[in-house]
Amino acid sequence: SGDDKAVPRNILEQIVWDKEVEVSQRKAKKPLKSVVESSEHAPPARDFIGALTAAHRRNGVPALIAEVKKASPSRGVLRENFNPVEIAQAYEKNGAACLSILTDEKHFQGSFENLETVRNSGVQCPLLCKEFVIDIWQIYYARSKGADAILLIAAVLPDLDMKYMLRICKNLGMTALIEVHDEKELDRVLRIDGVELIGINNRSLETFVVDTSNTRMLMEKRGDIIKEKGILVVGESGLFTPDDVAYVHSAGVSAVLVGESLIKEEDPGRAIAGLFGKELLKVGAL
Ligand SMILES: O=C(O)c1ccccc1NCC(=O)[C@H](O)[C@H](O)COP(=O)(O)O
Repeated sequence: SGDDKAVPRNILEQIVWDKEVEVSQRKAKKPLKSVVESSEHAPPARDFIGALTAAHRRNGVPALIAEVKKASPSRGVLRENFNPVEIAQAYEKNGAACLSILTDEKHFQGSFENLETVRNSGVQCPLLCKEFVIDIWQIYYARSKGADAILLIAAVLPDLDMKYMLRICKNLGMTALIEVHDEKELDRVLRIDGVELIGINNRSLETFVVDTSNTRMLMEKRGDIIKEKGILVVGESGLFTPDDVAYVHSAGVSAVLVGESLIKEEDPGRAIAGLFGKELLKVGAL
């Protein structure tokens, strides 16, 4: 045909292709053996699921995983004046149970330095490394920078990789948040042993379409088996109002992952009470 240059079919494919290049460059600088060693010297991982369960019980609304995200492919720059530590501290002070730190540089303007500085800033909330994982190297690297949990995306990883990565997370004491978007992905994940935390993304990572009824629809179909297995569910993306939060809560989620609606506000910490319609109690509160 003459034109045989490969072109990504969608943004997720673009991100994954870019990630292949990035990870191979990082591995050349710091081989797996060395990053495994660094992960062994990190302070122990904190209990991500325990923090979510306690916050859900404490507040009677889904536990908040507040996302520290400067930019995204669908929305561009969300916040010009971006200080990850200030934002993380404000989220914690206002009742976030856990934090999600974007580490992808190219598409989200995040970094592993952000993860590390938040971890070293005195913030106590468990931290999710929000990364596009394609290689076990990234899991050890995240742990070495202080991550307590890591995202594994079903649309990116075949079952065999998912199972292997889950075992590595367990060995490191980390939680894996397994993200699905549709019924096919959810069914694949529900067949894997040892899954404890599933995120239902309301955003298609291929088309960017956000629809909160996705969480409800998947919970209606598979809520029983999810409950039977004792899996905790996180509702992800597109949550802007107390009604949105109540809607996914009634669908059966115990936690929500929220980025845009908080980070775009002048005062992201105070925006939490606006999102839930009430102030959230912090860890240690009665
Ligand atoms: O947000 C994007 O544009 C995006 C594009 C491609 C892959 C992932 C993407 N976002 C990751 C997320 O799912 C969200 O950051 C997260 O769920 C929070 O969503 P929101 O509250 O809508 O910012």
